[in-house]
Amino acid sequence: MAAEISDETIREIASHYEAILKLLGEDTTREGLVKTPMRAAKAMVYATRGYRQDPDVIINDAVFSYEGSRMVIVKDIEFYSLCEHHILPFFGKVSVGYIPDGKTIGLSKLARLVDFYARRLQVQERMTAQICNIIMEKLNAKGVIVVCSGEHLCMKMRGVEKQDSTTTTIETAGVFSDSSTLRDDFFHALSH
Ligand SMILES: Nc1nc2c(ncn2[C@@H]2O[C@H](COP(=O)(O)OP(=O)(O)OP(=O)(O)O)[C@@H](O)[C@H]2O)c(=O)[nH]1
Ligand SMILES: [Zn+2]
Repeated sequence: MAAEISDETIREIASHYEAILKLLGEDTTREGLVKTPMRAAKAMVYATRGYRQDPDVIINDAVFSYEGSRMVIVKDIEFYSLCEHHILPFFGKVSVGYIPDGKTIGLSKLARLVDFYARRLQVQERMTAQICNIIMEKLNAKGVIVVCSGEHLCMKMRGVEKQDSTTTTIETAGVFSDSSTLRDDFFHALSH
């Protein structure tokens, strides 16, 4: 976990944004831009706040004993992240399924764990795997499956400029890695 960002560091980040704007030929003294470096610095700190969070604090002991062994699915958790290659947004939805083994977790905590890994510089594949791994680790579940669908602005507003492409990444752990029937059940449930 990274250290909290001080006001001094935010001012330093802002000074770098100001330098970039000047290098782009902008007049940083004009009315609309005077506060922009500071706004941009705060926005970037917010967009990367996952670095400074602790998953155990996020989970807040909301892991409960549970005897059931049926699949639990939370579908369409929206996320906003930044691609680590261009520092441009990618965003979309994550759906999580797990099969409990004596423990269940507060549903909101699954969404908070998605944000924990989204709010940083990422690639979609790694984010999907990290979400899967932490749920497996914290719940000691029989199995976890995570499917992520994302739109990458670096593929839309620049570069290859493909407006309709979406990227899907899937990660499995435990019984979901071994059983195509369980994976089919998960995807069947998502389609409803
Ligand atoms: N696998 C993966 N690739 C990503 C992700 N986000 C962005 N990329 C890709 O990262 C690659 C970086 O390629 P480079 O050739 O180094 O960079 P570039 O010249 O800006 O590439 P173009 O985007 O093709 O213009 C691009 O193909 C992006 O589409 C991601 O989450 N996962
Ligand atoms: Zn990119």
